[in-house]
Amino acid sequence: MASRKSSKEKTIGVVGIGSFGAAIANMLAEKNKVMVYARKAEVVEEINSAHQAQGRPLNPAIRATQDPEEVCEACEVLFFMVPSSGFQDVARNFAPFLHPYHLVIHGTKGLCLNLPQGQTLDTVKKLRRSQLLTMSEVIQQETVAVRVGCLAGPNLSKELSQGQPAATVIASKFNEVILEGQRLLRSDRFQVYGNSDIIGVELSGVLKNIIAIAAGALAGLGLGENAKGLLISRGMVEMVHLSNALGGSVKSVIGLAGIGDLVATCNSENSRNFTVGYRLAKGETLEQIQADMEEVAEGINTVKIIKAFLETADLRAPITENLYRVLFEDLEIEEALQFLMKYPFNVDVNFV
Ligand SMILES: NC(=O)C1=CN([C@@H]2O[C@H](COP(=O)(O)OP(=O)(O)OC[C@H]3O[C@@H](n4cnc5c(N)ncnc54)[C@H](O)[C@@H]3O)[C@@H](O)[C@H]2O)C=CC1
Ligand SMILES: O=C(CO)COP(=O)(O)O
Repeated sequence: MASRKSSKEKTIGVVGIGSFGAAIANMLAEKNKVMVYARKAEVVEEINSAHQAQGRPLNPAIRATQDPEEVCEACEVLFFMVPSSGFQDVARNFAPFLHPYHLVIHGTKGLCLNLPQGQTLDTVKKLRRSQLLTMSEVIQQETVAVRVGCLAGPNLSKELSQGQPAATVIASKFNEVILEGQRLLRSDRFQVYGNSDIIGVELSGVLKNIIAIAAGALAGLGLGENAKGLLISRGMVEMVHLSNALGGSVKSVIGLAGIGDLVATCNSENSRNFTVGYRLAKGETLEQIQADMEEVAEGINTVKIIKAFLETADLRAPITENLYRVLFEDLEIEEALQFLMKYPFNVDVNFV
């Protein structure tokens, strides 16, 4: 499909300017003009006048607007960087202004529900695959955008903002999306790999959040590196089986977006998901933790969604199932750990 503007004129859109959106907007602004969409007038004003978003410094060349039409008119390439909880609303707001020539890449590591109006996870309790959506599926369901991609990998936003070296995966069925993502983001501090298995890459980023919560809990209990190694390897096996059941390939889970991100988030106090597990193990309740966490920990909702999917799938996912009971049914973390230690996992690797 022919591009409407020469690359010199291109402005890149960033939709959502939280911690990851800000890090990516700054990286894009090194080589391109960037226009940010923020829903709140005060955030737009803060970006345009103080060159920061909720206190996070932004490249002074980045401009912001509250108008989705202006972003879609100015930008052919859009990076959607909002949490899954707001993703369907954002896609619907942008839908009237998106055209098949737009290229949309998202960085969201969560899932949405595809239920008839009026139904919720609490009412249905069980989910079939068709009732849950990755973000690329949301974009395709809500808009006419065709060339869709995702960005996933070990990308803790704090480290990216500090300019530390990192790498990511751009996944898409369309090679041109991968090439454009690489062209826009690649630098001497940021390597960008390509992958055509978009569902597998999205699911890798989504599912590792579950294991990151569990890793935080082990750290909070004061357990050592042997226990962490056990969790990460069993977590990876669980991710492989879940991803496979949901339509992703094994290869993506054992790549940068899977094992790479799993290692980064299971070891970092900068991970919100890790922090949730850590604080739970230190005795706080989920309600207390959520009440004072300003940023999203996608893994909490993902555990709920995957637990409901397990009700219809012929599959066991013991880490997810036990974490669900810890988060939502008052199972003590120590009891969950005992259960896992006694679980009859007797084959080390059963997926290759
Ligand atoms: N922070 C990180 O290190 C990384 C985050 N991610 C993923 O990126 C996504 C976003 O995460 P963060 O930026 O960290 O979250 P955040 O909580 O820091 O920011 C989310 C941003 O989205 C905006 N937003 C929420 N609902 C919106 C709506 N309906 N319309 C417009 N804007 C809306 C919020 O105002 C906020 O600016 C999550 O799915 C997360 O898993 C992925 C890789 C790294
Ligand atoms: O996905 C991330 C880094 O790759 C960020 O993880 P958290 O959402 O747990 O902070």
